[in-house]
Amino acid sequence: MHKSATVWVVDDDQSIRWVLERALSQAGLDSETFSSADKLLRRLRDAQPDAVISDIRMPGTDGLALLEKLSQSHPKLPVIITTAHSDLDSAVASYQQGAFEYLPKPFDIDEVVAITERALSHAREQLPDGEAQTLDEPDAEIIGEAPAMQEVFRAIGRLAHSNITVLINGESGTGKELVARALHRHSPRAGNPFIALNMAAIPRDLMESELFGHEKGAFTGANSRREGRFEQANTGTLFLDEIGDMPAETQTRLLRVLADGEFYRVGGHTPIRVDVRIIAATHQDLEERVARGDFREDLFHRLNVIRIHIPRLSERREDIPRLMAFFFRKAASELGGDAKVLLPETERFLTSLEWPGNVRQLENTCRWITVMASGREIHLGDLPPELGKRSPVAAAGEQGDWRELLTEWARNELIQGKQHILRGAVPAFERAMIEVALEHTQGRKRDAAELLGWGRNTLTRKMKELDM
Ligand SMILES: Nc1ncnc2c1ncn2[C@@H]1O[C@H](COP(=O)(O)OP(=O)(O)OP(=O)(O)O)[C@@H](O)[C@H]1O
Repeated sequence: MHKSATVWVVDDDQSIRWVLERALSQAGLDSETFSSADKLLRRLRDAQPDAVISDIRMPGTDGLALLEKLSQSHPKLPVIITTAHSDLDSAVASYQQGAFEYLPKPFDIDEVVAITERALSHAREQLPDGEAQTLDEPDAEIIGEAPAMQEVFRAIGRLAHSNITVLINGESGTGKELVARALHRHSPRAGNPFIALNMAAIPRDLMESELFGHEKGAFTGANSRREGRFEQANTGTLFLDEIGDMPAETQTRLLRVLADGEFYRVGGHTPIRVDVRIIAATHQDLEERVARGDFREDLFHRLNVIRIHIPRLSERREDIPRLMAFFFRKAASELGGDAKVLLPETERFLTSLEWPGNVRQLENTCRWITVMASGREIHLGDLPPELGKRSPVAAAGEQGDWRELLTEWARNELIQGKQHILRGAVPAFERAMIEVALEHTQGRKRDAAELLGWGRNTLTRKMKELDM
């Protein structure tokens, strides 16, 4: 179908040019490659491609500047941006300047080809160029190089021109509010209010007045008229956190407001019209709550237009070192002093933990360390005791070499002033080996002894000693 289509690839990395050229040619597409955007721009004087795939960081004109130029001179030409240094800003900037797609590296070659084909067939009906939004406020930084976070950035970028309702899912402390703020800041409502409200934090009987306001005398204690959050958020965004905790009556009212765009203050008789974008968030499984009858299905469908899932921190461990460095800088600037630095083994240990409280727990830990640790460099022994107690060996399967973790464990024990540490470690080691061997042989001792390299009697004796 696009046999005659030509794709131009610009990347200062020769191996990427080569890989893309090959993949495009296998897909039956012609390509030309350029090592810089300036070379591509020169070539543009006497030829024209059907699509462009461009890196962002390159010597000379960078990918975003190229994108801007192309979107002025060739508004219909689809441009796919790829980058190894992806962050929220470049994702948003790419989409705002009209990129067809934004792909963080390393990318999947088949995906690039599929997207290029899609770009070619969409070329004629490309999205109108939305006026690029000037954002005067810098972004509260969202750190995330993990693939799952890159998905989140892409979603924010893609939604940057819309006012659509978004439902954010993710465990507590994963950064749902931060993402909601970013959605607002990159929306057409950026200059208008962003109002955040946590349903779980408001007493049930005050919820309606909090959301919709009340008239003077509407109930005992209502001494004056009060605007609700909906009115405060007019023309802007209302972020409803922990929406799953909203009581049934309030759900019904909210649904009506979303359908009609108007409501009454508690005790009021004049309808109030508002224009509010809703972003809702929850850590709960709303489908399940709907199935159990705890959440209105019609409200769920109204909120669940676009869904963004934020992964738990343990699903993006690669981001932990950067997040911690960021929180140390932040804590240092709030509390004074130099930003703390983690020794490599401390960093490895912290990266291997589960972090049930997600990014919030990580941030609190950094603050704790900033206050409590005396030196600038952070040793294992400087960590909050409740973290130190967790065995890094437990994470050996997914993180690094167990010997390294064992070394760290031992060091940590000594730092904490423990003695005779082999007394606990050796039996624990033997027990683990025996358990695994027995598991492997479905409980057959003779075979397990063989696997371990012991005689059968030794195994029996050890098991008795270890009380197994
Ligand atoms: N990717 C990130 N980069 C930098 N800071 C982050 C990131 N994610 C979360 N944070 C910080 O962690 C803290 C918790 O984030 P946030 O309040 O957005 O979480 P939440 O999911 O809304 O939590 P809850 O559901 O408990 O309200 C905030 O201080 C936020 O700034």
